[in-house]
Amino acid sequence: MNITVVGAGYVGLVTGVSLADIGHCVTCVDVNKDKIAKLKVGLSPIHEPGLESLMQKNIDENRLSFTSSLKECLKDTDIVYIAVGTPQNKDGTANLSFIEIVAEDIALNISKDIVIVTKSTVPVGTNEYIGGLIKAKTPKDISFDIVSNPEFLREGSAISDTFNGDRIVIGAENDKAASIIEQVNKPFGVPIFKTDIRSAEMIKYASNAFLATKISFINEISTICEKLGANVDDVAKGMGKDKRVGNQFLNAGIGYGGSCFPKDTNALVQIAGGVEHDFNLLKAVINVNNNQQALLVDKARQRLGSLEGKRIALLGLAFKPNTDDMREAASIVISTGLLQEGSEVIAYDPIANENAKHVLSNEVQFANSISEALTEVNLALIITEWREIIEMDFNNVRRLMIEPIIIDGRNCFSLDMVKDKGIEYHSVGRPAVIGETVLI
Ligand SMILES: NC(=O)c1ccc[n+]([C@@H]2O[C@H](COP(=O)([O-])OP(=O)(O)OC[C@H]3O[C@@H](n4cnc5c(N)ncnc54)[C@H](O)[C@@H]3O)[C@@H](O)[C@H]2O)c1
Ligand SMILES: O=c1ccn([C@@H]2O[C@H](COP(=O)(O)OP(=O)(O)O[C@H]3O[C@H](CO)[C@@H](O)[C@H](O)[C@H]3O)[C@@H](O)[C@H]2O)c(=O)[nH]1
Repeated sequence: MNITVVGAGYVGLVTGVSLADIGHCVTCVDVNKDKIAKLKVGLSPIHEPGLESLMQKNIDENRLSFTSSLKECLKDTDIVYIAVGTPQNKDGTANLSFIEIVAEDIALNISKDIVIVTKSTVPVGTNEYIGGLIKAKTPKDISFDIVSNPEFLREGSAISDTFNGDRIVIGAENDKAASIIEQVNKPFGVPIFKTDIRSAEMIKYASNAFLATKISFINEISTICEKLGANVDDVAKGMGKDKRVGNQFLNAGIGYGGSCFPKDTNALVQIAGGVEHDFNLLKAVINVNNNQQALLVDKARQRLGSLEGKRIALLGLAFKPNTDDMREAASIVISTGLLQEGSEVIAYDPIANENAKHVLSNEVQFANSISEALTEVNLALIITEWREIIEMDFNNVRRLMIEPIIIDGRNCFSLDMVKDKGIEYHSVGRPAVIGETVLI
């Protein structure tokens, strides 16, 4: 099939590359000309494990190309995927302006029958809405179908998730369109779930909201564990042995960030509000997460007293490991909180330093290595569980820091692991360790 993917961001690029790899002829379109220029020479604008090499392979095999002209693509494409952003408006609703621009662009340039597939996360009813927008401007002799095909990949493991997903959801208004998109996806070998468009749109929001709920739930449990001397990691392990609970997404820590959970939970509260349902449970999930992101600043203050003039290292800045994405990263809230209290902040991320420089305050200092970040600091906060951070040398912690105190927002180490390292270690929902003593 000839496929056009509009929007070459985290989702669009991974989708385009993966569809090319299973044999389709794919063109990715983006309005960002710098991005297209990079992509044309085989360079990925984002850090995503395995993406660049798969992209190069498919460019070399003539199945993948890049352009900034959607009009050109529409001349001979069979399917158009929409994968542009749907960021959050100030009131929490999803901003559909990028989707509307693409819909208008398709309507003005459509020249043959096509299937339009929405990959972007959009509120229930949006596919019908954009279908209407396109229909109003499309010549009468041309027909199109709209399919909702929400995306479930995680950043940092996007390629692997695409080839090994739990399901592909296809929401269509007729069997013909559903079966075309089913055939397109068949080579992935991932189970396909077909439904109507509105249900497909809701599956995406409900899935993200449920996963966010698991995270806020375990974080609430972690706060209680900490007060009672229990270990939240063991509690989560014990809970997860029950298949009805499941053992995933029960990692306590400084909460969820990223480009999806924060905006999609807020959007779902607004979607519910739109039909006069007050989604109290989800509002509580969001509140818990907001508090959780600020937790390390409170813990730092409790440990050091005043934070004024204290030098504090942030280890890891991206919202999760294996990505350079800084959207809604906890490091933003934490660095702002520390600066407000008069601390000096020295930040380090193995990959996201450059992106972080555009997002964090210009008062934040950047280090080029863990050792540089730890030098002469009063305290180190672990924000992101990068492998390099999990494998850091505790000798450096003792040797370089003013006092070897770590507050770990991601529970990177078991308490046994840190017991003989000669450091003071605080984490989330677990007893502190000072030297060889676990403080229950
Ligand atoms: N990032 C994720 O992990 C993820 C996972 C699942 C679903 N989603 C959803 O997928 C959508 C895209 O997310 P993303 O993270 O890939 O966004 P992104 O910001 O990384 O990429 C969007 C791209 O669209 C381009 N664009 C904007 N308007 C355009 C236009 N008119 N024509 C062509 N290109 C245009 C932008 O330049 C940008 O490169 C969102 O709705 C998001 O909620 C994201
Ligand atoms: O037990 C956990 C699991 C995750 N997180 C945090 O939750 C956030 C999101 O992590 P993750 O879900 O792994 O990454 P995303 O790339 O944001 O992926 C989510 O959001 C995407 C966009 O909608 C969906 O496609 C994915 O299915 C969904 O997992 C990160 O800050 C994690 O640190 C926790 O705090 N505890």
